[in-house]
Amino acid sequence: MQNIAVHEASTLMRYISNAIGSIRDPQELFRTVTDKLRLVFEFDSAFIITLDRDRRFINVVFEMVRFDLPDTIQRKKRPVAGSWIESHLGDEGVSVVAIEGEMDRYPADFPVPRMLYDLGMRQVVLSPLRSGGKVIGFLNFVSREQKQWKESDKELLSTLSSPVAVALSSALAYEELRQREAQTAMQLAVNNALLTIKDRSRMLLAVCEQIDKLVPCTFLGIRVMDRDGNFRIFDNFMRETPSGFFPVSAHEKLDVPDFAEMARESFSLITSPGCFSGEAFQLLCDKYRLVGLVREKFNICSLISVRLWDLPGSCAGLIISDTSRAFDEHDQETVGLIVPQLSLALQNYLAFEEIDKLRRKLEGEKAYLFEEIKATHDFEEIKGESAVLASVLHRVSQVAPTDATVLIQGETGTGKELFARALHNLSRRRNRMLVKVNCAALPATLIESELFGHEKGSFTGAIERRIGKFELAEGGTVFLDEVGELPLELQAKLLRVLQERELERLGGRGVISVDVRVLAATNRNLEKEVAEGRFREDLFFRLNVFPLFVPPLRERREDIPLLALYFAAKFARLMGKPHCEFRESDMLLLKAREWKGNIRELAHLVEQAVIVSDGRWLDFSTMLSPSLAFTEPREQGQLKSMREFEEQVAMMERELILEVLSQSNGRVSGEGGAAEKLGMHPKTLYSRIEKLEIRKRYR
Ligand SMILES: Nc1ncnc2c1ncn2[C@@H]1O[C@H](COP(=O)(O)OP(=O)(O)OP(=O)(O)O)[C@@H](O)[C@H]1O
Repeated sequence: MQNIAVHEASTLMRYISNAIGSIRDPQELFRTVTDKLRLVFEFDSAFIITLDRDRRFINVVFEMVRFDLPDTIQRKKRPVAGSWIESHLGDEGVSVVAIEGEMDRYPADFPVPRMLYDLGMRQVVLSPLRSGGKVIGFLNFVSREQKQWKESDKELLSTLSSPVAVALSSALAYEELRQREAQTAMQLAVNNALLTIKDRSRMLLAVCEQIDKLVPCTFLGIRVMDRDGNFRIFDNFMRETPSGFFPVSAHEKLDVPDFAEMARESFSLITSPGCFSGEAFQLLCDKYRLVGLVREKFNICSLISVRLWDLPGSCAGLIISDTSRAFDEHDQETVGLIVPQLSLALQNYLAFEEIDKLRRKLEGEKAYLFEEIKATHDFEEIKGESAVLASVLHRVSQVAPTDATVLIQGETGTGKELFARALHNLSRRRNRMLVKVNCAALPATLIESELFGHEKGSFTGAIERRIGKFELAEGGTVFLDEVGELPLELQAKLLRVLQERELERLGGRGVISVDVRVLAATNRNLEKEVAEGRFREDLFFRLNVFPLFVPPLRERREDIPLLALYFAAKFARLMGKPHCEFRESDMLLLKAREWKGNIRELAHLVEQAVIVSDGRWLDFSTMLSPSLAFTEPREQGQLKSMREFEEQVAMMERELILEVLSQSNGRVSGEGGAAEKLGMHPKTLYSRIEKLEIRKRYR
């Protein structure tokens, strides 16, 4: 070692301090300082190593390039044995050691001493660098020869090391700051991608590119698995060009027969401890076929796996691997920074996906039901040509285009529902739903929830939130069938909807406004119900804005033939049977019947006839006996006793036979004869003629 004068040492000290104050770039500063130190000390190369805060890792930060250190050992954190640290920190001064002796004291995966030795270096001098009383690293001189270091040399090196320590500590602080800034920038960029990009693959690709900026990698995989073992997301991105990542199908890339099993294996990686490199990575390759396979196929040498979440419904994780370098704790920590927002974004994404799926399903179901309802009722137009029906239809056409509430009254089976549908179909609401509520079909306890909906848990059995018919009909029409049956306590709530167009769900806290038109129907006499206190008067007036009376069938008998023919054709078509004709005698009987069940009864009767008939004529023989027919109500005034009914039947039958006989010029049997026309056997006709005393002269 050279001996230098004290004043030279202080000049050097000043020089180094000035350099530290003026040179910004740490590498350049280190080169300048070591060039000056070379004037005083003999060494072949110099480098600095730093210790992390808890002294578990060392990092080669700057080296004097006399020889090239391979890339893999540069600027890399490496674990270091506690005993090594202790031995060099013990005397707190400069230590001069033979490299040969050092080699065994380093862990196997810290190859620096071995490499130095292989490069011909034999001695290393370590000068501790202190900041705030703590050793933060070492300035190291290495030499080919073992040189003698006097105590004064060691003292000088120790003194000159302190400005180096100051520079190192500020360089490290600066480096840490820069890293934090880069991490924050990455977090922001990832957040931005997660918030703004809707397409999942593009969103994850952007995340992948951001991670790659701080933790260079060649592969990134995201997995989300249901509890039943199905993958909801299995996305992979690979670096395919130096500049970019691309989504890849791992199946194609790996081309293994049991890919599902492999995929599951990749998931168990995520549940294993996070970071694998070095020996641990080798162990992992032995444990998981998948890791061994990708290592061989893609030459990966390191892997980080992070669990994103682990919830009762699903779990998820992220895998990152690289082919050129081993990840360290710092990389793992950086990847960990984006876990919270990535998890949240993916969970939101999946929730939205689920909601969207349900929405599309509901829309599909709604459209289907809508079409089905339209299809079912399309062919059921209101049939009839009577003047009384025409006047009701005229009223329908007047009120339909308005939003007025209509109260449709009429006996059972007169077609009130058909009129309600006609009112809806002729209104501006025709493209929205017509929602029917049968007020008589539900128990009082359920009608409220049926009409207005309920919140989850609002009553026993309300396991899910459900919207009511009024909300379902939004923009359309609600048809309250059998409104006369509505319990009194619900009548008040219905009144509120009619007045305010607002409702509250059962157990709900907010008021919901609805835009619906209300149509109501009843076969009760509502005015009588009001008088007897069973129906609220105010509700009656609200419903009865526009009354519509549907006449009973007996008041429009002239429509019976048309309706009967219509139903016969309809049921024959539905049953795939040939079309049969009506005998005129049967038609007369149909026209004369009382029809308490109105059009519904007529439809059922014709349906039965279509079922039992086989041949040219519809067979009403079991259904239309005189005793069953002609039960015209007494208050209608014409019929007084059973005898009278029978007389009337005989009279009508007589008229019919006479009519047909006159058409066939008095001929009973044979082609074109009356028997053929009436669809009867000639013998039967003869006996009827006899019984009805139709004399020859009339024929
Ligand atoms: N004018 C008509 N033309 C064709 N079919 C009709 C006519 N009127 C009613 N119908 C049919 O008669 C049956 C009964 O009609 P609807 O159910 O509308 O009667 P309603 O008055 O609502 O009965 P209720 O009071 O018992 O509910 C239905 O099948 C309907 O399609």
